[in-house]
Amino acid sequence: MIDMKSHNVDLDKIEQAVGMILEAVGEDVGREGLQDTPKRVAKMYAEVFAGLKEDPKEYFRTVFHENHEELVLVKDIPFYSMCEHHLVPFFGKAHIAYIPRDGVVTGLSKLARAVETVAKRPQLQERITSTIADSMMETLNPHGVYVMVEAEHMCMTMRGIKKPGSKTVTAVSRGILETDDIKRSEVITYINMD
Ligand SMILES: Nc1nc2c(ncn2[C@@H]2O[C@H](COP(=O)(O)OP(=O)(O)OP(=O)(O)O)[C@@H](O)[C@H]2O)c(=O)[nH]1
Ligand SMILES: [Zn+2]
Repeated sequence: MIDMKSHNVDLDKIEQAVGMILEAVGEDVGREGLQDTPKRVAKMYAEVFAGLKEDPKEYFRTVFHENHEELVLVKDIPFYSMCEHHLVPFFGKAHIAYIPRDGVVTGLSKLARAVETVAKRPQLQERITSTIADSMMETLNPHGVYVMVEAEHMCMTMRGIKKPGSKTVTAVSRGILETDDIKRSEVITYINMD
């Protein structure tokens, strides 16, 4: 359940705007099926953009101390986002790996929560990838981070160039996972394993 007030979304303004778009495309905004559409779309935007006022770094304040300075990988984290150029969805999976330092590990679910927060904004896939990696580097101070995101962009499938099935992969490495090729390939091997 989302608290619409907490992130200051102006539902009335979205509602008006959606009514205007429907009018502009030649729809009869008074017809039965469309009567509540502007209101519904406003609620939907509040939900899909709920991450705008959240800071993914907050999640990484939950830490535990465990003597593990080896790889941690959470893979196949599903996400849905909205492309900032066309405001249509792009969606796929994120894979997040890090190597803790000084025994500082975060809760596994926090990695998935960070993906949610960052995805629920008008976005670029590249920015989702780097924001997650940089938030982890800043808060957990790990030896290294590797984030890979794979997604299908509706703006490339249902419109424009129309290439359904095409996938975009973005990857960001930081720290030792940027400098140590062997460790980074190990992570990529685990990501590619079923
Ligand atoms: N780098 C990047 N580009 C994206 C992303 N999502 C959508 N795009 C691209 O943003 C670009 C916008 O290009 P424009 O030429 O300004 O817009 P357009 O005329 O609608 O472009 P077409 O999609 O080619 O029809 C397109 O090439 C999209 O494929 C993303 O996450 N990252
Ligand atoms: Zn787009």
